[in-house]
Amino acid sequence: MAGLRDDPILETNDIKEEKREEVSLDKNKPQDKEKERDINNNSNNMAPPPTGNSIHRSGSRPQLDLSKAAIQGNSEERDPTILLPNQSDDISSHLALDIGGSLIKLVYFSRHEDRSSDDKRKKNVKERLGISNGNRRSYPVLGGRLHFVKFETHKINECIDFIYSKRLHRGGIDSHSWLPDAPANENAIIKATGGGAYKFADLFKQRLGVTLDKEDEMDCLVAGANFLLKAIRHEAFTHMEGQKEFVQIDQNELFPYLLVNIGSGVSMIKVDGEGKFQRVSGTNVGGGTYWGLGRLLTKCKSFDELLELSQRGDNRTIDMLVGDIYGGMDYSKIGLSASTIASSFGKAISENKELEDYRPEDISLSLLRMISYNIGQISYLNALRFGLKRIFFGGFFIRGHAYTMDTISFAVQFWSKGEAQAMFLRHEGFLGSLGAFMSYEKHGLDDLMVHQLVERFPMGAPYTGGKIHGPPLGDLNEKASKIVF
Ligand SMILES: Nc1ncnc2c1ncn2[C@@H]1O[C@H](COP(=O)(O)OP(=O)(O)O)[C@@H](O)[C@H]1O
Ligand SMILES: CC(C)(COP(=O)(O)O)[C@@H](O)C(=O)NCCC(=O)O
Repeated sequence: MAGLRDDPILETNDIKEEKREEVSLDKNKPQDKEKERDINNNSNNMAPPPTGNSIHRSGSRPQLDLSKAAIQGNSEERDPTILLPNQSDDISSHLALDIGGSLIKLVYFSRHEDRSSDDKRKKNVKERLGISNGNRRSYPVLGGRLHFVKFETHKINECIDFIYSKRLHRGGIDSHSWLPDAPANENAIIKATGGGAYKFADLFKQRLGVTLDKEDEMDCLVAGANFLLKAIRHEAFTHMEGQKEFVQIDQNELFPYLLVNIGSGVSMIKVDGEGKFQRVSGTNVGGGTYWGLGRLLTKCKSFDELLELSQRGDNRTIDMLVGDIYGGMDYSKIGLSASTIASSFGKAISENKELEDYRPEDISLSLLRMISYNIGQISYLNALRFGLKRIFFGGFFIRGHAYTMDTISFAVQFWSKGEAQAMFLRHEGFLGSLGAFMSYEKHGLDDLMVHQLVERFPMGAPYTGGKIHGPPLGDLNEKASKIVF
């Protein structure tokens, strides 16, 4: 499947690539050899202790400028970078983490995309300003971007190596704070959420010398979702029968909504406003269940392999369909067609077969449908409890996978008789880490609201085939504002 391969989890090789690009080590120099050893080290070796300040706050607060904030790349790209073309302040909060049961999600800010073009741009700016003193910070920051990266939680040391190689724990590669003569800071912090912020706090202290400043997971999920839904165009979309349509949301009509985060487990949160929410339900049958059971049943080596298998599967060999029970007929009186799954995995009990007699492809598909459908259905029931019409689904279980989204959408539509709508987010798995990033200054989104990214646009106006349907968008981004950090 093309899409899945486009978005690999960072592997050690990627980290080495980053090192080559950013740290420019000279292997012939002894001190650089040592640095390289540090970067390549495994869990037994520590990153060198810090000598700089990762989060430094000054009197005049640097600002994150969201005007013209936009997703970079085409509409199919996964975890796309968010461009901040008008960023002029050098924000110091460069990194936030969400350390979950399965995956670690990083959001970090950088000022540059590609070094060569950026160097030219900086040179021009310096020349314009008549600056030639070689000070790294003497030119204004022109543009920035938010990057999204993930690691498997059990590979936490690779994640720490990545942070170290990019100096993200010390304000980024261009920061003063990692220069050799920068003053040491014992109080360096990184905002972090998720259970791993507690579990791995000592490891971060030990290897990077930073303290994880813990933010509540639900607070962060909600803050991240609100940020994306308010500030980023082409973030939310529907997915039905293979058709993806972007939705532009009128901010005045955003609340209330149900946020369903499908991570290892599932949280369902009724969101009423900025910081106003209630976790109304959850289920332990989630992403961890699909990956865990799927791995046991199919012997797959990776989550993406399991997902790929499902694409070649036929669930009718395992699932008991209404037609299997009703002699090939629909049970139309209660609205069930012959092809509806009556009982997931139900055929496996009625046949004299062992696990080996089933195709892993079919098992994977059956499992995926069972879990996705179940989550869609529980979500709808919770939306019904509170009279909510819109359900946004996040979390990395979704993985931008068409079949998963179609199944969830189908369940919501079927049970709500078309009253409720399932929507998905392009930064699906990064809600928590974005929320943690925003939490460097809690009032950031209020500021965003005051300036209003208002787009008078009805819910559901779709964006298909490169054309906007409905009233013109106008210049949404011109109305975007700054979040203070
Ligand atoms: N590369 C991967 N490795 C493991 N799980 C993955 C991967 N990609 C997607 N997933 C799915 O994402 C789920 C974790 O989603 P996530 O939102 O990161 O939750 P958590 O915060 O619990 O780690 C896993 O349970 C699995 O279903
Ligand atoms: C405990 C959790 C909030 C942790 O979040 P996760 O790492 O799964 O993203 C989540 O797994 C969850 O909501 N589980 C469902 C528990 C329940 O309500 O039954």
